[in-house]
Amino acid sequence: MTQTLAAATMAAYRRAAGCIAVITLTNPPVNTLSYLLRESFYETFRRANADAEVKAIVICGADGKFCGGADIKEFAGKFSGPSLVALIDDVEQSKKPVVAAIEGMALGGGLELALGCHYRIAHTKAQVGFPEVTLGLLPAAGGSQRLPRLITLTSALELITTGRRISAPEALKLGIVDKVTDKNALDMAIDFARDIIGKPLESRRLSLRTTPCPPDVESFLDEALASIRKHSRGAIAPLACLQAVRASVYSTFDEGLKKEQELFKMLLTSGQARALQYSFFAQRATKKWSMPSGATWKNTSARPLRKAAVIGLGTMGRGITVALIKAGIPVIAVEMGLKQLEAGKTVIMSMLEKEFKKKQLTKAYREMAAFTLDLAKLQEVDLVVEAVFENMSLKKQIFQQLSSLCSADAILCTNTSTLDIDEIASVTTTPHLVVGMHFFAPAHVMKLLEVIYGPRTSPTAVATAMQLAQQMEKVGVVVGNCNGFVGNRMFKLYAEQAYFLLEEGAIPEQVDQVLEDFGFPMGIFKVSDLSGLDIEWKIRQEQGLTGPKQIPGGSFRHRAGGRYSPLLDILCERGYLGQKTGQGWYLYEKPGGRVPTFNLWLHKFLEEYRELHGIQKHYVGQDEILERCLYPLINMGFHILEERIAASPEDIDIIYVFGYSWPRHWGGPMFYASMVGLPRVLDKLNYYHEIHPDIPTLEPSSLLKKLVANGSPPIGTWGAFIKEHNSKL
Ligand SMILES: CCCCCCCCCCCCC[C@H](O)CC(=O)SCCNC(=O)CCNC(=O)[C@H](O)C(C)(C)COP(=O)(O)OP(=O)(O)OC[C@H]1O[C@@H](n2cnc3c(N)ncnc32)[C@H](O)[C@@H]1OP(=O)(O)O
Repeated sequence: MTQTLAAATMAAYRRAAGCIAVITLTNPPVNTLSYLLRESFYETFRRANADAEVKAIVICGADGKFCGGADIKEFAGKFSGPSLVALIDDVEQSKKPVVAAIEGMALGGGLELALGCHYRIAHTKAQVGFPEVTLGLLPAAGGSQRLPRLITLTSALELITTGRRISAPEALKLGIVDKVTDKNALDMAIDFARDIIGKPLESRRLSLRTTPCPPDVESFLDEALASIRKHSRGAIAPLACLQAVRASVYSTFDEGLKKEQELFKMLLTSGQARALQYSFFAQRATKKWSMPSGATWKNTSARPLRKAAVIGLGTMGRGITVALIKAGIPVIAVEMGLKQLEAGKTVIMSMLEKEFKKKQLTKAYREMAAFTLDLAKLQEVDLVVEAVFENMSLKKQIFQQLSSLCSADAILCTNTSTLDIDEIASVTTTPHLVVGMHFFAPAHVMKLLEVIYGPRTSPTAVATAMQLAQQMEKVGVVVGNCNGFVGNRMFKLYAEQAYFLLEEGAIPEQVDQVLEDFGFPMGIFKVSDLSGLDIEWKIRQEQGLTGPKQIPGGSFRHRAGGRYSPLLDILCERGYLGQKTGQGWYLYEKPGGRVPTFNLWLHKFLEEYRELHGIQKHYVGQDEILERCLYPLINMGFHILEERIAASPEDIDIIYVFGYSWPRHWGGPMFYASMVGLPRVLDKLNYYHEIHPDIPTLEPSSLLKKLVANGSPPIGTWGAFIKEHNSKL
């Protein structure tokens, strides 16, 4: 294995046009600058430099990909082998012109290597960027020092602090690359290299330049700092990136490099970098799905999708239609009444128009939507996404119809956030082709898609849904069937604790502030106001939870076997539904207003409510808010792993990062638990459960207890414990 890898990984050397040395970075799949590649590059570059017949050098990447940067996996170990900083310095100092031929991508260390070259030629479709900040790092092979010396400070700062990847044409405009071609970039680079033999190189060595600055650079940098602080949601890497760029302004190149290294070391050892790198690999791991039956992404093929249908053109159906069309799949959009059909059509066409402008899609995209009331048209499609209200009997009625109308091998998907997939499948003649697809609103924007299999769902249906997720540029995560699946089942506990905290003495502002300080873009009460309190109210109604009379054996504050907070129901009954009515947990300037302000009525009401129900108010501190909101959610994550509803902690974490705005620099709830320490999570759950025995969800899960009893193993090894745990169930 090592031998095969070693053979595949190298900086291959060849000669072109007589006097040009071509060095091809070869390390599949994305030519990362791993230890082996750096070693090989060091030798090969020396050879090219030493060969008197070689007059210029071209560096390219194998398989149409220049370089994906440093090998992220190496960041977890010791650094050894030739340093990338020194290799790039060798390239820049070379007396022979060095040209980078960029195809595919030049990212991170890959772009740093290209910046060390004297010229850069890129293919039109290539992408360049410094994504290090998204991994909790900064460009640390001279990138933070060379880029600001090459382009404007504003652009360099933006690219380095956000990690935004740009196309070759944009890179040309900014001055990062010298030429762009839609032909073969390597051929062009070889020709170009031949033409510049013997020309002076001094001005092409970026380390010799000074950073061009705007007139009032100090206030420019201060403003940049304030803006980063405001938007980074507690992430430290963007601030370190700014400090490094700042050094490029005020220090010599060598001093700047030293600063860059210092900051890199600080970041590399931070929990945030670990979390972000974990998240990078976790996202890719979700593609490698598996089902308890043994079916996996490897042994299952997806069906080709030529045409799809969407049933129900409400908010979700509209977004799903647009997402499908953006993915290049023609859609038959179906409604039951003419009025709804026309309304849906108008909005969808205008959404497509916007997408068309934004993404410069071709006109054909707008012609890919057909609108009909005629269900017979469903015969033509390979896949249907039903997106009607979250109501079981309505969904069953539709699936019964689908069963007789669609072709026998059509994949039947239901867009649901909570309902039982198997019950829906039970009314069809093809339950193996029924699969859940939980889209997040707005469906054409949000990246997450929970793909839910029921006990009878076939691996083919899952594979097809996952392929569709990829086609729509979404992150698909395969999960099992249970109420709320993974995301909402956990979220319910987060929300529930927030309501309990209000009952016990907290106020919405306080809870939201703690959650926003943690890194959520919005606290739970602001989110609730934004989406509308009635969404949760309807779910509660569906579950028969609202109104004390409906609860046999229950009381006002105790339902379904545990403590229940009716606060949300009371607000809804009074018509306080959030932003849309101008009042919810906060007050808004008008119905539809967006700026939350202090809701005096709610505060008075909470006081009266506590008095009425004899609730002893207590001081709720920041730690309690965070622990009470997050730990029960995490605890439910352990239950979900135990039950094999999620195949791995990585899957849960990706659902939370992409669907619920969990701050990426905290990895996701399960990774966060491992960072905080499982014993601490367990102790705190025990502590709160002891104080609140009427909240059963505070009782620690047996998997959590087991992991702690086994010395809290690293998250990557939990799988073994879960397997063992399940085999003893
Ligand atoms: C403690 C004191 C130490 C002091 C030492 C000081 C030394 C300083 C030296 C530091 C030098 C730093 C250099 C540099 O600044 C840092 C970096 O370069 S960080 C890396 C930057 N690059 C990226 O972030 C790119 C990440 N990759 C991608 O965005 C995409 O993978 C892609 C390249 C656009 C390709 O996309 P796709 O085609 O869709 O393919 P996948 O994403 O599915 O990837 C395929 C496969 O490859 C794996 N992979 C991709 N990139 C990397 C990588 N950079 N490192 C490792 N592995 C990578 C990916 O995981 C997939 O693997 P699979 O799932 O198939 O197993």
